Amino acid sequence: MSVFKIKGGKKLKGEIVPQGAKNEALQIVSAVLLSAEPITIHNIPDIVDVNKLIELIGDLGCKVEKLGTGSYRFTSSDINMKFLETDTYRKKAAALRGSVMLLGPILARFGKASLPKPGGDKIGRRRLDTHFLGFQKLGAKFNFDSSEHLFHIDASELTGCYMLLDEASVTGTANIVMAAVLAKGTTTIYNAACEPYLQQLCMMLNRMGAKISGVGSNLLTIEGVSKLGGTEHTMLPDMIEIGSFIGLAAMTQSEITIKNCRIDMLGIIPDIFKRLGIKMEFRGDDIYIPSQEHYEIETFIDGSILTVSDAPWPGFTPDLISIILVVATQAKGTVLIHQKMFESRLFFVDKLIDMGAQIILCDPHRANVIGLDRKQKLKGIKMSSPDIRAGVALLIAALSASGTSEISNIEQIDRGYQNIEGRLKAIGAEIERVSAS
Ligand SMILES: CC(=O)N[C@H]1[C@@H](OP(=O)(O)OP(=O)(O)OC[C@H]2O[C@@H](n3ccc(=O)[nH]c3=O)[C@H](O)[C@@H]2O)O[C@H](CO)[C@@H](O)[C@@H]1O
Ligand SMILES: C=C(OP(=O)(O)O)C(=O)O
Repeated sequence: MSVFKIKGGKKLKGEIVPQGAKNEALQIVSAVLLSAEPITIHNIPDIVDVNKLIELIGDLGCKVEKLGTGSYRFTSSDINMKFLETDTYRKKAAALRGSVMLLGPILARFGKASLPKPGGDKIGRRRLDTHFLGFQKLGAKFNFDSSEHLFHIDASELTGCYMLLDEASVTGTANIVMAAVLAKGTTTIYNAACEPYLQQLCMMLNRMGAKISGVGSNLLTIEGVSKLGGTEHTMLPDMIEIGSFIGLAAMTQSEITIKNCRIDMLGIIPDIFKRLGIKMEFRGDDIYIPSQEHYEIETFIDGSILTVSDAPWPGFTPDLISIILVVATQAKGTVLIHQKMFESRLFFVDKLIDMGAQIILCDPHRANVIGLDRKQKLKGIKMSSPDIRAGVALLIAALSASGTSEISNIEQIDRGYQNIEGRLKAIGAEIERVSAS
């Protein structure tokens, strides 16, 4: 167990390169099980969640060859389905939410699968109904063995159909798409999630020979094919990291250039940060954020208090709500933060309040932030990271605060941010990883 020790209050300066996207990587790495041919993937982030998934598919018999930093070749010609019956599989799959996306490809290719209740962030109830209802519509039968906490699914023949998803679930859509590409006939998914992660997945599957149309919309049509081939794919930069770095720059009054952002794929993210008054310039594909003493939260056009809320893509991603919240603590003005999707993702604000932030937690979903406009600095404290994004929000708060902070449970941060302390040190941050005493 390690903690981050952070001496705050320093302005940072320099360039930072975002890693490959975590949530895309989890889909793409699962999808390599769909073909027996080699698939080469680049820009895979070196983070705990993705490495665990790579290990898991390796255990399943996929040949995993590391070609260089972030590049791997996967060949799934010899999959050992017996591994699904082992304790090792149950333990490893349960530790990782992304493991749920192994189901779609395994069902599509091998007709049956099982899965323990998967892990991931404890940010509220996270049901998997969309995944299972989708598989069921395609003809799979499943049951949940409550004594073993195992889902068993049987899908000897998946057949395409029309389905209207009960919610635009990101991993649910990915799973159903991966099951449908090898199903008999045509599948139409309405209310499909359409995050860039999914667009990338569908484009990769099409390059492998799948026939998916409607990519980028909430209506996907998938004509099943009998077999998929190999391909090469490069992960997008992680849009959540990019948003985190924009927030970091603003909070710490730093001049930072975020390199190679694929701005065309960031959707509404830059605009939401701009609404908090944060200035940025697009320089080619880089985002330049100047050092800013003050930033002022806009109001709505009628003068009423701004609300920032999450929504399925192309709405604002829930994974950046915690970052927006922390950045608002030093803005001029007031904003209502509304985390609609998750029930327990705002509780970390008590730590920000301890640091001196002015926040009223109205209920588990809504927090009112009254910006300090730098009249007062946050002060460093000891705290624990409850989930991946709150962890980074606290890290940003600590870097801006006076004095020293300690953040424990940083395994949460490591799930999704590659060598974060190394990259922050390179732009001047005083942060150390030390063993917990
Ligand atoms: C590995 C991965 O890719 N994780 C992401 C994925 O998780 P994941 O795919 O698990 O999340 P879902 O898209 O299924 O949604 C999460 C929860 O939000 C609720 N919900 C969802 C859709 C909706 O229209 N309305 C609604 O209320 C659901 O109750 C659900 O339990 O998408 C989430 C939502 O963008 C992100 O926070 C996670 O980082
Ligand atoms: C909630 C997240 O991850 P996971 O779905 O893996 O828990 C996240 O990436 O913010």
